[in-house]
Amino acid sequence: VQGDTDPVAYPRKQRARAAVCFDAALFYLLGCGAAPLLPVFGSNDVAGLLAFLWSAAAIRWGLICSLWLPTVDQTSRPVMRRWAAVHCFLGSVYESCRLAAFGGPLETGISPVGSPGFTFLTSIAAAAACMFWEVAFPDTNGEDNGKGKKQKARVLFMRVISFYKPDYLLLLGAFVFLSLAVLCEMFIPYYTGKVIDILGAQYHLHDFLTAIFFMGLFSIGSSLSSGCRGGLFMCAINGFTSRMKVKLFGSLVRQEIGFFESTKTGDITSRLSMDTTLMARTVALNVNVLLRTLIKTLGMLSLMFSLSWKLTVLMLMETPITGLLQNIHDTYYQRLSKEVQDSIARGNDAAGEAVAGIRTVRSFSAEQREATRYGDKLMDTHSLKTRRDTVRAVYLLLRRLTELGMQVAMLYYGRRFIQSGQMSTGNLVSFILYQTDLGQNIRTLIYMFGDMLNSVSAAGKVFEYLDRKPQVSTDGTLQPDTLTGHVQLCNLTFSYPTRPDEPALQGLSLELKPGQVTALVGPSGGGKTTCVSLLEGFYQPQGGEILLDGQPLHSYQHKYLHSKVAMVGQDPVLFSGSVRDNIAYGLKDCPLEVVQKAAQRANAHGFISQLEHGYDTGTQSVAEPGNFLWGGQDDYVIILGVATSEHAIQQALADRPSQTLLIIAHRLKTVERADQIILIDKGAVLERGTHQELMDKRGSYFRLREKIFTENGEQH
Ligand SMILES: Nc1ncnc2c1ncn2[C@@H]1O[C@H](COP(=O)(O)OP(=O)(O)OP(=O)(O)O)[C@@H](O)[C@H]1O
Repeated sequence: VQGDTDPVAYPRKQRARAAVCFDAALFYLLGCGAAPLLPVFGSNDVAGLLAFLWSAAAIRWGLICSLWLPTVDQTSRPVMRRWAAVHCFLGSVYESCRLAAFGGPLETGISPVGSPGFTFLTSIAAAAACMFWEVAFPDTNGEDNGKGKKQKARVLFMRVISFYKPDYLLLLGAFVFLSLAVLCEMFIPYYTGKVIDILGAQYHLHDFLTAIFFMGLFSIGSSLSSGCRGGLFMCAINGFTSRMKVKLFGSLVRQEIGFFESTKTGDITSRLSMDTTLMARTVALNVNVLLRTLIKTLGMLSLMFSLSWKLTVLMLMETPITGLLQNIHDTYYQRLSKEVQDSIARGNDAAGEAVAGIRTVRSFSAEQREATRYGDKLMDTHSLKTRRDTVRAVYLLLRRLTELGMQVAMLYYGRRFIQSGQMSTGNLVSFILYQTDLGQNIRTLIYMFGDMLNSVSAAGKVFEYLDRKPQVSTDGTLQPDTLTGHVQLCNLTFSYPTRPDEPALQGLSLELKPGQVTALVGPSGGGKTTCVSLLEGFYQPQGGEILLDGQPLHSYQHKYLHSKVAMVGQDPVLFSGSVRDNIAYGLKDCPLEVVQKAAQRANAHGFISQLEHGYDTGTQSVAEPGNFLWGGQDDYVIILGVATSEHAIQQALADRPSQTLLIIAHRLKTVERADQIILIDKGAVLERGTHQELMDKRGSYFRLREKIFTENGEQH
């Protein structure tokens, strides 16, 4: 176990050797050495012999556990414990089954458990069984261990079930029909066998008609129940999916803006469309198939047991082999399939790059090189596909061989049992029909188990977004009746979540007073838009705070805040719906007069009135959005973006003398009249004052004015 130089290793090694020697000695005793002991029990005394075998196995197991297991390192100890148990008890289990199945005295008088050949065989069988167990149900330590994953999957599964609450009745109905369908399906082969028996033995019309009647009844019952089951499950899935989508969408739109910048749109839409559907399958489809198959398998097993328990035991021996084969195949096949997909993607990338950069390819005369590169990628894909398909072919071959072997064994023993009168020909036919179905069922069970884990992991992804708490809180409660609109940005430090190492604002402070017009100016990338985004509560600054009337911005109620702080963006967005809906966006039951008034203020009333359906015109027929999203009467703080029309700015200046106005402007004409101009560059305030003051100062504003301002508002 450890190196020879290790002082602890020596006694451990000795103990291991002692255990192996003891085990071998006991084996010898059980074999040749046990011969003189057997008369004690009598060669016909089955119970005595079994008692002897089981106690000897228990002693062996106890000795191995106490002497050898402590010498094994911690990680492999559980595996070794399982192996030791199988290794010691397999012989006794075999002998007990053999005696139960065939009965009678031992053929040789000596238990074959002790023979060297049998010892070797049990050791190999024990090792194979342990290997199967380890592959099928890994038991590793660490964070991501199989147990942890399974437990997590269980929790997720229970959560998915809890979301199915409104559909409980549908599900209940579906499960009732599922059980009915399975029960009916199960009896069809049974009656097929009966019909064969009736045809083969003395023919009684009554018996024949009864069997045919039941066959028909069960067939119709199974078809009807299957249809109802499928329909009810589909209804439940559809209901669940739409509920889940609404819930998830509700949670997504509450997330902070940074979340949308750092998460790919594709990820969000695939959560919404694909993962919600996949997770709905977890219960309604996977559990449906899983339960159906499980009930069917158990029912079939019990029917097969009643037909011939010996043949059933023989047939069950195939199960671990099939399971092991499928598990090994699935592991390799999935890994290779993923590699194939990656390889195809690499090939597509290579082709895409060459096409996109065709001018570069041409100018470097690299056409042949690109063709070879693409060819190499295709060859990689080809060889991966060959490997994947070989794995599949070998698996299918081995599976077929196992099935065939089992069928041959079944027919051989079936014939023997028919000869000895233990079963009828019809029973054998029923049994073989069940057996064919059972193999398929077991494969479905294994596949569905994997598929269910997949859909549970999709549920995990959906819940991750559903449970996500927005980093910018919208839980504020303040809703004062009056607001003066006094805004203070105090020592703000901020970096965008997508660029955490590049500060957009560095210790920026400014004040917006009620009734004053403040203009933010500065070179492109200086931080003007960032200030506005923070003022709108889109992001949470990393340092400093924003106060509105002396209270932190985030302590105001979300809806209240956005009804008091209005922004006219650079690019007004039109949502699908009518012009009226868009003007009243965010307002509940807004009367037409208010909408018209807002449009008049924004100088859009004339243009809208000329449209075919006036305010009810769909936005798809509006070519020019204009600035009519702004026009509320309630606003205390109004932010006007760069593209705001001069008219709107003039109107705002004239109409709202007591309100706080913040303008981001590139027109000198607009800025000149502001009560305060703040020059921002590299995320900090460089200068502040009126236009005249700043010009007189002959500082940065004076120097940068040509860079900042243009005649038509466009930036250089
Ligand atoms: N969403 C964003 N994600 C990451 N970085 C951003 C984002 N928006 C702006 N920035 C960066 O933050 C800095 C400040 O940008 P900001 O848009 O506030 O400047 P600006 O003065 O408004 O410029 P402009 O007049 O061109 O709009 C720039 O370096 C910019 O690249």
